[in-house]
Amino acid sequence: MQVSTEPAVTTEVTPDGDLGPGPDWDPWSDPQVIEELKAQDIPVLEELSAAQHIIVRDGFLPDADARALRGVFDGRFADPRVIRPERFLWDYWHVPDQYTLVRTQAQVYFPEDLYNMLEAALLSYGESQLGCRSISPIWMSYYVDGCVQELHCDNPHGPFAFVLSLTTDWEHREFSGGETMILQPHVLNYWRNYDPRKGLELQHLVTRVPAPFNRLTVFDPRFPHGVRQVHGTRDPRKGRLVLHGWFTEPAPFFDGPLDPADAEAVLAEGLQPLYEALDAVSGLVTGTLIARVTISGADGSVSGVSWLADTLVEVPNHDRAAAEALLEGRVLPRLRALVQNEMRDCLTAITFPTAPAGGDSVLTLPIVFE
Ligand SMILES: O=C(O)CCC(=O)C(=O)O
Ligand SMILES: [Fe+2]
Repeated sequence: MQVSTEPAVTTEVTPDGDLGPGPDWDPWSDPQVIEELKAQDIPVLEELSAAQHIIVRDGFLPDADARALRGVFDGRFADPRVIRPERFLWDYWHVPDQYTLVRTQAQVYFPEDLYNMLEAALLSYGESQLGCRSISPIWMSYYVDGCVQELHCDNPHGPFAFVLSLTTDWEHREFSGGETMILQPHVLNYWRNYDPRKGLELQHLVTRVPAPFNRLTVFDPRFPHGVRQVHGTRDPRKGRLVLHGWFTEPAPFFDGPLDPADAEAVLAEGLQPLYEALDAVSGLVTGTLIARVTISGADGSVSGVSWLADTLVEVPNHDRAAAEALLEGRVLPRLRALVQNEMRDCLTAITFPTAPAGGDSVLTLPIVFE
């Protein structure tokens, strides 16, 4: 799978190179901090996965399928003088100072076979890559001159938002704006990294994700985000066109010869120690961690744990002293690392049923912290 994130913000460095921590500074990864902790005999757990709030996957659908969807849209707008019922499926959605765009529901808009193909592709991605069993109804929206989504957070909708672009020729588009904009993590921790010597501009505060044709962008919808206002074309065929919605219902997903019902029962029991271990950090971390677990068919053992997505955030205002007491001094509240290590240790201790004839199975396991 091709997964990439936007490039990290680089810190300005003056000739003497010593401007102190920049916006990306993480105290628990700072060698000086780690030295000090070691000197005090406080163990420092390594993070096993890096926080990833944005996942971008280009060429999401087979090209012909993406073109078929786009073709329906182009066909219906081809001649503005021809009146057919399908022209009237659009809602001009205007919430003053918040949302201005033209939207419809993909299920209503597309012929059934095309809609089913689209839904199946998104569901399959959600299950195998995010451990999400379902998706919200799929919106399709176009943006012409003046269309915008101002900053907002979609907290209740599901752990991951998606945007699948059907915008053609993004590089040569006849409008400005139209990128998804997402506040950068350090902005939400602004005072922790505050540096009176440095100014910041839009590029340092907001990640802008372009929407080239057939790109799937997945992001943590709890982050303040929006769509940069489109200026330029008024022609729907030349504007920004996206399918968007949310992956929902995080739940374990088994792929392979294991019987999911048997395996789920074993998993539920096997995860009990994890829930007990993590009780102490309840309320101190929030987000979703998605593990990919490889299970040996021969003996049911866990032969690998890797991470597919990670939106785990330490709640910055938690009472660190209380957290330390709860953790009995085992580790300074480097909670992301603690959660990841507990999860790996617990998972590798589980023995699943065997599947001697069929080979290995793969479990996509989301753990949600609220
Ligand atoms: O279209 C986008 O890039 C973002 C869409 C969005 O945030 C929403 O529909 O809530
Ligand atoms: Fe949104």
